[in-house]
Amino acid sequence: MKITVIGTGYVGLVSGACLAEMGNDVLCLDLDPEKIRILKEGGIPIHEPGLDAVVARNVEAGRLHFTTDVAEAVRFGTIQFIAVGTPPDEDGSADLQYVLSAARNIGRLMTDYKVVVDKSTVPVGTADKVKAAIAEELAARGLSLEYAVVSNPEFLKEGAAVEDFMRPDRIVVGADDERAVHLMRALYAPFQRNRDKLVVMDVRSAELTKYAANAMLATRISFMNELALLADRMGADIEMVRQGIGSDPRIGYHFLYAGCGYGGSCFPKDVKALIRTARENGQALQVLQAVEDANDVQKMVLVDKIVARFGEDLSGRRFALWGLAFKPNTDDMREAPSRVIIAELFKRGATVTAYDPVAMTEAKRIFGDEPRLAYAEKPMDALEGADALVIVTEWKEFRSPDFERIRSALKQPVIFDGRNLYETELPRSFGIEYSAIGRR
Ligand SMILES: NC(=O)C1=CN([C@@H]2O[C@H](COP(=O)(O)OP(=O)(O)OC[C@H]3O[C@@H](n4cnc5c(N)ncnc54)[C@H](O)[C@@H]3O)[C@@H](O)[C@H]2O)C=CC1
Ligand SMILES: O=C(O)[C@H]1O[C@H](OP(=O)(O)OP(=O)(O)OC[C@H]2O[C@@H](n3ccc(=O)[nH]c3=O)[C@H](O)[C@@H]2O)[C@H](O)[C@@H](O)[C@@H]1O
Repeated sequence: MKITVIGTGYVGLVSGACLAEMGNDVLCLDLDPEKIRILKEGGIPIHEPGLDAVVARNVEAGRLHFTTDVAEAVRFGTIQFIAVGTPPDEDGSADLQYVLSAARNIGRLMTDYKVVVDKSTVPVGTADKVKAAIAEELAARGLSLEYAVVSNPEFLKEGAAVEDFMRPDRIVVGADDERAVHLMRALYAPFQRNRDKLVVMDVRSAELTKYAANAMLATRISFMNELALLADRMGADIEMVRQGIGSDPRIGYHFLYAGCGYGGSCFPKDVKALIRTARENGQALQVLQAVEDANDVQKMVLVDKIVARFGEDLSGRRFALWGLAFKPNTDDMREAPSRVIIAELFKRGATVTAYDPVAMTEAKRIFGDEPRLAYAEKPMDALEGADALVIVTEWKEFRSPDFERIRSALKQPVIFDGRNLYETELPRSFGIEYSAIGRR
């Protein structure tokens, strides 16, 4: 099939490459000439394990192309995936300007039947707005061409995006148009290995399903984070509690890890946007509001522990910080807890030496030439002469460090672990003060 992907960001690039891998002809459009230049020269503008190989293979096979030419992109695909960003507006609602501008471009330039697929995460009712935007543009041209608007939200996780796309738990398709459903079924047929992964529903339910999934996952995390705070006070161990409840199949083990708060480009933004949509429609989502509030508290937990140990005034102190990305296997720092922690440490007069295996370039872009933030080439280099180690992201390479070296490198042998990486007795057996989240 001929597919255009509009927006060659995280989701657009992964979707485009994986759909090409399934034998489709894919043209990826982005308005950012720099991104398209990198891709045309054989580079990858994001860090995502395994993606470079899929992109290279399909470019080589002549199935995957990149362009900044909107007219060419609209002409190309019968299926037009909209995968542009939907960042939070000032009031927390999803900013639809990029989605609607992509839709207008389609209406302005299309000459035959198109299935327009909303892959971006968009509030309930957006498909209707996309439909109306295209209709307006067609009317302005005096045309009445046929088209359908479909909702096909994406559930991939950064760091495991290719695997998630190629082996999805489910594919949600919201459509009110039979011809479009047939096309989407055919498109996703190669993904239906053992059982039917396609869940077809009406458009509004599909739009809400995406937010429901992210909101449910965020709820689990905030719930465990609050219990971890309680465990800290009561001398219980949240890791034991996790194992104790996760064994119940109705609860399950996934997404029950307490930590220093959820970040990333999606949970924070989607939780906010769903709360906003609900409020606009006269329905309070009290549970979800609490999920968000609890996460704001959680991003401060490590700072609170540091202050409790070293005092409110941290001037003259330097902290080693392991992990800048919002989670491992990505260089993405959007809404990363590290950003809050670094800012709060600065506020109290401290400086920071950070290490991250892939996100330091991104950190330099964000923090510029901030003199209070230094970078280390290796994890152990960050520790020399620092007052304590703060662990913010659970990169694999932090999991079994040389504790003896940590103890001797630090001025005070203290670890604040925001990701519960170690059996608590282990660092302690090396004479290190070890403070984690909800651990005994
Ligand atoms: N990043 C993730 O892991 C996931 C993101 N999503 C959703 O997918 C959507 C996209 O997210 P990301 O890929 O992270 O965004 P991104 O910010 O990485 O990429 C968006 C791209 O769209 C381009 N763009 C904007 N307007 C355009 C237009 N009119 N025509 C062509 N290109 C245009 C931008 O230049 C940018 O490269 C969002 O709604 C997000 O919530 C859904 C699942 C996972
Ligand atoms: O809509 C989206 O964009 C995506 O959002 C999340 O994916 P992602 O943001 O890439 O990362 P996650 O693995 O979900 O982690 C999000 C945050 O939650 C934190 N987390 C996760 C799991 C856990 O048990 N505890 C916890 O604190 C992570 O550290 C991270 O900061 C969802 O998992 C995807 O299904 C969804 O498609």
